Amino acid sequence: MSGRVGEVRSLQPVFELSGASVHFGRAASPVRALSDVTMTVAPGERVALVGANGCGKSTLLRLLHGLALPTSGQLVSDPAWRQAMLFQKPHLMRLTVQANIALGLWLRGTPWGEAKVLALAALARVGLTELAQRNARQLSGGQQQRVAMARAWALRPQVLLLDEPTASLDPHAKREVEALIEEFSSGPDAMTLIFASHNLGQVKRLASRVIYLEHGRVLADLPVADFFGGSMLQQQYPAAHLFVKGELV
Ligand SMILES: Nc1ncnc2c1ncn2[C@@H]1O[C@H](COP(=O)(O)OP(=O)(O)OP(=O)(O)O)[C@@H](O)[C@H]1O
Repeated sequence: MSGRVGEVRSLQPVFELSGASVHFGRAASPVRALSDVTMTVAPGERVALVGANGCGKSTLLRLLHGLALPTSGQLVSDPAWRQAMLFQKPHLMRLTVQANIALGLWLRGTPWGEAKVLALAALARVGLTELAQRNARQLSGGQQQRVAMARAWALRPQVLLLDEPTASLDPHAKREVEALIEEFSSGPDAMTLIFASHNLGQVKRLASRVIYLEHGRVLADLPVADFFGGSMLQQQYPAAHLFVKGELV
């Protein structure tokens, strides 16, 4: 995995954040969701964001996706990279599954007839062709998340941002969604992956790099093997080590 990351390091970064902060609320007493975050994401990386509730993972993803603006500092991202974001709870409309996927394409300029055909191809990609005419809101949580994956895939993003994509799913549905994430971020057309997760097993399975946040700050940014390697984390990043130990008990 590290070889793959190494190979693409020479390419232009997908994201470059320098000294980025995001504050909410009144200037006099702001909520500091992110403080002075500097990081670069290279194409092909699979970055996991971990840390306790409220440490800033969602805000960081939203910032990278243009859903939040930096209060200070800078985000540089090449608009040529197409990106899509998935949330813990998929936002599907009260329409057929096929129409939900087609709508995403239509909103980006694809004619409706073509969008419906492409939607079927996307459904086939996630193994849900038989659900095309069902009302999307009546599906199980796992099926809805796979429909959301199909909707994202249909846009052919090179960058996929995921905010706790399996947190509300049962173990079986979790495995199915994880398998899709794994497929989307592997092979010659691998998407660059940035995902927030509280599931450290999932982080080990999917990530090449782990960023540990605490109170909006990046406290550790390591290759996955070093993050879970034990002694290095314990000695150099004690807060992250305590977090990992706490999550694994
Ligand atoms: N729109 C907002 N307005 C005000 N405060 C916000 C807003 N969004 C996030 N925050 C605050 O910013 C901090 C970081 O929140 P964020 O959702 O990014 O954390 P998180 O690590 O994703 O948490 P969780 O693991 O619970 O999802 C929290 O204190 C949160 O209350």
